[in-house]
Amino acid sequence: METDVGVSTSEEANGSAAKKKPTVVFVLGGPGSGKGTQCAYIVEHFGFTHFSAGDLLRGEIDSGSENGLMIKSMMNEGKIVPSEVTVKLLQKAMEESGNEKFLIDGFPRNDENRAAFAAVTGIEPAFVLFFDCPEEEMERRILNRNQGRDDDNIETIRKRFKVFLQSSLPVVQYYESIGKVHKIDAARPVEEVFESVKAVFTSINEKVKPHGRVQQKSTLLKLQLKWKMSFLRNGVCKGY
Ligand SMILES: Nc1ncnc2c1ncn2[C@@H]1O[C@H](COP(=O)(O)OP(=O)(O)O)[C@@H](O)[C@H]1O
Ligand SMILES: Nc1ccn([C@@H]2O[C@H](COP(=O)(O)OP(=O)(O)O)[C@@H](O)[C@H]2O)c(=O)n1
Ligand SMILES: [Mg+2]
Repeated sequence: METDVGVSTSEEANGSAAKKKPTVVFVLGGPGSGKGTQCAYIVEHFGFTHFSAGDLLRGEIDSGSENGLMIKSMMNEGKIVPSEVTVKLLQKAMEESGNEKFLIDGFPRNDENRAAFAAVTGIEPAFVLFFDCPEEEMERRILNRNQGRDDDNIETIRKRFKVFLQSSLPVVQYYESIGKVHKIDAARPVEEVFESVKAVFTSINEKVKPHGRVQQKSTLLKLQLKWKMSFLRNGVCKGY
């Protein structure tokens, strides 16, 4: 099933054609909170394209790019890669996707990430999903993840938790202060977490697609036209 979540529009500089701006939802949460897992479900149900900043960075390492070694050593230390690199990868991925609705997972991880994305793309997120999960649970999940990731070892995990508290949580708090965060209790089983996630996307759909209002408006216009036509016809017939 694919359900729509509204796409924001903005007037182009010349004010003529309305250009569609992509809808972006940032998916945040500590390492192991379940961001990737839930994004896969959201894609299935709501027609988004999912980009994980971490996956894009790992792809860059694998491609043998000139930034590969730098990215690899930063990831192994649990550090946040310079925004210039990550934003470029995200922008390219969005441009090439052909979609207009994106889930961006694991980004922004610090304020520099947040500001760079806004400056480069001109896009602000429609909203932010925040997966709230206790550290012990996240640690357990990562240690059982078995994806062969170099940074899924206890030493790096602890460093990533520290970076999350120091640099990433303040970004969540910033979005909270402007009313954009939907906080989800992520410590429950996958299906239960997704029920909450689904409720968020469904309620946003209802807000951005006010069938009632849009239809009422067009119905009203049609009625006005009908009255005018009938007035003209009657007027003409009656020789006014
Ligand atoms: N709600 C959940 N309960 C138990 N395990 C989960 C849950 N969500 C995800 N997992 C598992 O935990 C690990 C981390 O999930 P993942 O989606 O990769 O998290 P993140 O992208 O936030 O690091 C994976 O092995 C995943 O299968
Ligand atoms: N915006 C981002 C996202 C990830 N990363 C790096 O990639 C690592 C893994 O990110 P990830 O999102 O795949 O990790 P999880 O939260 O999914 O466990 C991070 O610890 C950072 O080193 C980054 O530098 N900047
Ligand atoms: Mg992930």
